[in-house]
Amino acid sequence: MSYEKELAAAKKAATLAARLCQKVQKALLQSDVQSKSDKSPVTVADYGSQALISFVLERELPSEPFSLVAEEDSGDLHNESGQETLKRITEYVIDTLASEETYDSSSITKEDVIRAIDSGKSEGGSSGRHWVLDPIDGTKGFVRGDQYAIALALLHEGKVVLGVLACPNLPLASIGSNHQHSSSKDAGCLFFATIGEGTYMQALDGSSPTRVYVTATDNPAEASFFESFEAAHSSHGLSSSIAEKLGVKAPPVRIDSQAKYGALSRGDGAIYMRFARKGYREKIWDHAAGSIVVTEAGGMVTDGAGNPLDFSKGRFLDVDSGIIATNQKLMPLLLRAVKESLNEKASSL
Ligand SMILES: Nc1ncnc2c1ncn2[C@@H]1O[C@H](COP(=O)(O)O)[C@@H](OP(=O)(O)O)[C@H]1O
Ligand SMILES: [Mg+2]
Ligand SMILES: [Mg+2]
Ligand SMILES: [Mg+2]
Repeated sequence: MSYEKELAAAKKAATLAARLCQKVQKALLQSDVQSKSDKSPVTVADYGSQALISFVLERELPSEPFSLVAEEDSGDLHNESGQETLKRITEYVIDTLASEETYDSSSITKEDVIRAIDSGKSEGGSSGRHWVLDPIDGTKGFVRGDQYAIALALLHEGKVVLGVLACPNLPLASIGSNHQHSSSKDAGCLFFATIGEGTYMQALDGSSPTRVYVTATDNPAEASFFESFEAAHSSHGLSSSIAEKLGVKAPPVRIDSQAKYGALSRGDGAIYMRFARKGYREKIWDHAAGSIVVTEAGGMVTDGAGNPLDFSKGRFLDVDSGIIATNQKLMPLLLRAVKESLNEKASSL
């Protein structure tokens, strides 16, 4: 099956959303950060990106039923303090869409924006098609001025068949631990993958796509690994004990968001490890786009026990002890090291 139309729409939506996010990040004031009830910072850009992507997908694919599983909902925008935020979100959406000549965005109202945000309430599941969206993945990185990603994927019969990752601050050149970080003017990557058709990267501001591949190395001594910047999201202690067992020499590369999957897909490093604290449930929008970007580049993404990720169970992604990604040669070694380290940890408790 071809997903050409869907891919074109997803790339357009993510690229426009990235533009909106970049504008907000530039103008980021303390007042742009609103506290959601779970205390994670949510910004004008999270909502704006979600609304904009919902608009673009619906307009570009009018003949398809539209189901969207997305992270944000408009709850916090309905109270009084949300009104100013909603006004600004609407302005950002109108302004960003105005750059697209084919859209008449001037008539978009605050109510349209609320509706677009709340179209993301779908539960997903194993039948039909569902878009899966993280409007800003790595909100903490976004607020810090670091890495973040707009992550959009399409599920078909419970499987991820398409993924797009826009990473506005990711350098076009490698960010592996052996590389110097280049200046931010050479940043802004768009990764995309369709099932069976490989993974490609292009510059967000337009360039022809090039096919990317995960690293071919089978030698852990020359492998480096990615993990969350935020220690609260993933145990840095566990990953370093696994890396040591494997014989990885390079220090971890810690960055926010699914930009890690993008970097892995083009071989910047060889391994990605994520071990959330016990009781934390992973969400499908945090991994759907990233996982297909890595698998179509020749890599593997599994949970810590080696099971494939199952995106067909609704909004949550239930995993057995973490999420890991690497190439096919290193995966057996990585799985063994994960198992040993988890056993040691369990017996030391
Ligand atoms: N305690 C926790 N453990 C694991 N992941 C968490 C977490 N709290 C938040 N997250 C998730 O981690 C994501 C960021 O990933 P990373 O750590 O790779 O940068 C967040 O996405 P959002 O920023 O979209 O909310 C959020 O969904
Ligand atoms: Mg969040
Ligand atoms: Mg996220
Ligand atoms: Mg998010």
